Amino acid sequence: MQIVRVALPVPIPQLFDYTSQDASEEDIGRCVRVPFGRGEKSGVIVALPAVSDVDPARLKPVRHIQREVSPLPADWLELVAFVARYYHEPLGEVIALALPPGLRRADAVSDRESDPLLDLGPAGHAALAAGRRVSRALTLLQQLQAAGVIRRSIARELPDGAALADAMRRGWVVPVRGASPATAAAGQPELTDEQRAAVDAVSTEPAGFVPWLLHGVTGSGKTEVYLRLAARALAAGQQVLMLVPEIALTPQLESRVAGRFPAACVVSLHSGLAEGARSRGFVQALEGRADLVLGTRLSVFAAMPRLGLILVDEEHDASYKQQEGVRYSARDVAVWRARQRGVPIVLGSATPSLESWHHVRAERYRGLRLNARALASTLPKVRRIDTRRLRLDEGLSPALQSAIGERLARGEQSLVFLNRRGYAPVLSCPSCGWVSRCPHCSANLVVHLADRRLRCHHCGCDCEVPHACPVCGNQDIQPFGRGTQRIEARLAELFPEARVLRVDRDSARTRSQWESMLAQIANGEADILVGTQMMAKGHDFPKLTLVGVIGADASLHAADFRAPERLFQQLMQVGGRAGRAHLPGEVLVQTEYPDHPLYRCLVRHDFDAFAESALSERRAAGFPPFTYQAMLRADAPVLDDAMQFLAHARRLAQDMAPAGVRVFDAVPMRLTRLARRERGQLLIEADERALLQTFIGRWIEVLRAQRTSRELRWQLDIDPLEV
Ligand SMILES: Nc1ncnc2c1ncn2[C@@H]1O[C@H](COP(=O)(O)OP(=O)(O)OP(=O)(O)O)[C@@H](O)[C@H]1O
Ligand SMILES: [Zn+2]
Repeated sequence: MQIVRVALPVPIPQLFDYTSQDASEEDIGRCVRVPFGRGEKSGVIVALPAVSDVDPARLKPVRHIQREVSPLPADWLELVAFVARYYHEPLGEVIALALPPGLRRADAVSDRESDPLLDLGPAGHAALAAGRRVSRALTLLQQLQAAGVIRRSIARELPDGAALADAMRRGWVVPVRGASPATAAAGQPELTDEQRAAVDAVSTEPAGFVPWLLHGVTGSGKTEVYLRLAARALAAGQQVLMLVPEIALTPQLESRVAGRFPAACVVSLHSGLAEGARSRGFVQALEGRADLVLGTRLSVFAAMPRLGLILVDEEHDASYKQQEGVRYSARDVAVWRARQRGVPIVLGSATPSLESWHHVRAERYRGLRLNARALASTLPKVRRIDTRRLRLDEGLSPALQSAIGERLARGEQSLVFLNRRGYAPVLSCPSCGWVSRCPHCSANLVVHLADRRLRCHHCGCDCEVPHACPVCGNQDIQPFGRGTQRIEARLAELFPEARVLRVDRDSARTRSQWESMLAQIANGEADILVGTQMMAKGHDFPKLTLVGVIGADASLHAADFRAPERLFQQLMQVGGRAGRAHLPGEVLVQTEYPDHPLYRCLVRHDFDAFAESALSERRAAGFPPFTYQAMLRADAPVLDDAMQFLAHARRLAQDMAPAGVRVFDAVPMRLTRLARRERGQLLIEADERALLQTFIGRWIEVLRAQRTSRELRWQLDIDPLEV
């Protein structure tokens, strides 16, 4: 009888012992199903201890060990243990997060999806030589001949890919073995000098952990640098992990990567996948069959035995930080992982996080710069439109309107950027002052005229737009302020001949809607785009030459100390969509604060000046990256309960905190009420990470042991993004 120690997803930091008839060392790292309470839970075997603290007679046997797939390797167990330690979460919870649900339940993983490598067989060559009558299969054959060895999934995407089954049935195309995954498709561009220098710098470095920050202006071709580095790693027989902020936002990248390495096994991992596909992708990575894993933050947990390179695209993006459950930062975990595995990691961005930029300054990271665009001869020209004395038409200045008109006349595309979806942020009654408040949140209900709903953007609740004021009966209630729908409507009136396309989370709800919109834009089937931050990221539309920014001032005076950084990144990113190919780009920023230093830096494309001044402000104010923070948040149906718990936690912290750890006052959160729960927070800060970590570990242990009312929930957020 063997004792097995299992990490289970339960909210206490404890491991559980069971027995097994036949478990051996080989089972460490395997998924297992065990009885738990009156039910069953699944977890991972982390050790085979000789003795248990529990009386062996009381240990229950495990139900099922998943032995069809390889066990999770030791370095993976070390990784999740680190995350559990650093974010102060139970190991079992971290494991539950890191594993695809199907695998975790120790379900059988469906047999590998066969996506074989294909090539022309002798019959195919003969068919080409025979000069047969032109058919789709024959045209496909020509395309395949040009492409070389190729995965079936990619061959299907070729212009005549529909004829693939036919060509295979005839034996023209056959599965092959042994093509190098690094084989690049034809037609890769000549690198620019700067790209070449970046690739060379990384490649000539001796093997081992090096963190690089690839700081390249928008349109400088960072993707090409990633692809070349990936090719080198693949050629060396290594696996590549490539993280992207939101896979729904980057179908272009996915097809670009898969298209570049037709013979490689490219696996996508993100939460949008069906369970089976996610388990399969994870197992392919785990067993070393996947060559390149492309995914969102959770793919940082993909087990990869041959890992040789990590790439993090748009490393500044806030979506790398999980905002619920285990609040980990995939970028930070990726850096830890690169160090653990002794491999290089390249963090790339046109607008790096101030943390990463600071690391380069402090020589903890190595800097790579791309200062010129790859295709376009220049960066777009950025102009401020001083709106203080202008009459705006639904928020649109005359200058912006005429700039759009010029683009229309030239057959180019414009983007009006406004980071607020819906028609108007609130509905109000001018006679009694009623405003549409969310019944569950301290927020307003947003007017959505497209489907005549009032909707809360925080809790999602919605109701019909009333015909009259619910308080005084006044029929003349007004939408107040502006969102993308309103701008879209006005642009359609101003430019009746133009095709106006709104791109936000309401219009692109599903991945296929989103993809078809991207295709529509790329094919020039839209003239004027109205978009939120969805449009700001990573896109490359050669005909887009004008970006108009409206409503940016609202973020200028936000309370969060990270707000200026976020605004600057967003404006630089969205402006960077203009003029990326051969047509010159222009960015018009409407503002009432044209002399604000942030806009001055933006006009000069001077990220360094912005970063420098923002960092010196942070240093003076004692904010990260010069200090380290942790946030305790609590929520309950009644604010008092949340605040009392925090006050108690604060007293405990003050008693326990060593010198150098600062405990702030507990305060209600800015959005105090969310989905019927009242929320408060308590900030802890220290000048050294280790000091903070040790203290939090002890403090949390005491907090966990406290009895709290059932209604109260609390969570810890290490390195919080929102303060
Ligand atoms: N060496 C090159 N030669 C020709 N074209 C290139 C080269 N490198 C990149 N490009 C093209 O330049 C454009 C911009 O490249 P890419 O989208 O990778 O930029 P980026 O650095 O990721 O920009 P952003 O940060 O704005 O997303 C793309 O159309 C790409 O195909
Ligand atoms: Zn709400």
